[in-house]
Amino acid sequence: MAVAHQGKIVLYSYWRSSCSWRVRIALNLKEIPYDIKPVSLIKAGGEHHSNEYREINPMEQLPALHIDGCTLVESLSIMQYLEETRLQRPLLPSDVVKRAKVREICEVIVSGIQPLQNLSVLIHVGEEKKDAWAKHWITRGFRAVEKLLGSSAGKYCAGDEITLADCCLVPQVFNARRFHVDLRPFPIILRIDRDLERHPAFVAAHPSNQPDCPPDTK
Ligand SMILES: O=C(O)/C=C\C(=O)CC(=O)CC(=O)O
Repeated sequence: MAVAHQGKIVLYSYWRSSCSWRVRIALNLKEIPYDIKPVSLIKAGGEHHSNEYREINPMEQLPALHIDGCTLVESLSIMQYLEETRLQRPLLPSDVVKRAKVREICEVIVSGIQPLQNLSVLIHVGEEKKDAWAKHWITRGFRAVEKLLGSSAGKYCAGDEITLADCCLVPQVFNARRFHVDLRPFPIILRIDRDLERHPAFVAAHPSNQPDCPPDTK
């Protein structure tokens, strides 16, 4: 794992990490060029636990973004930084209530769903229980997301423009499918996910289009 070069934007990413995927979507939507530095969550017990990566992110999680001479961690704070420094293609609405609605949906996913079903938690829960555990927490969280979308959604999560909430939603839907969550009770989530499936920024960020995606998974 070589150290990132000064000046270049480098995303430490894993193809199937939903947190890396959120940031890839935001970078793509804003048309910010970046290099990917793959960090495997699987290889050798996880490269994110190496001494070298712990220096980059003391939480031993992905992603991390090297940008403007700093290294930033935590996907939502990275996306906020991009929003505050790269003003093209805003990912937060100008209306304050709509902005709060976007952040609400982001938080439900980023704090209320994904951390309960990430790899390290599932390892801790154990092989026997992990699938039912992940399914339970994603279903519970999606009930809340669907309800929130009932009042906030237009074409996308908050009105008719793509926002940070959409960057968080699409990777979480992928995880829901991975854990065989029944998505039929969530028609708004399904509609938004379907609408964004072919969007070029979302396609380019998809796990199957990542340099570290194993060839037999594509
Ligand atoms: O490829 C794998 O099997 C390992 C890791 C992941 O899925 C990533 C996660 O921990 C889930 C997530 O990012 O939401």
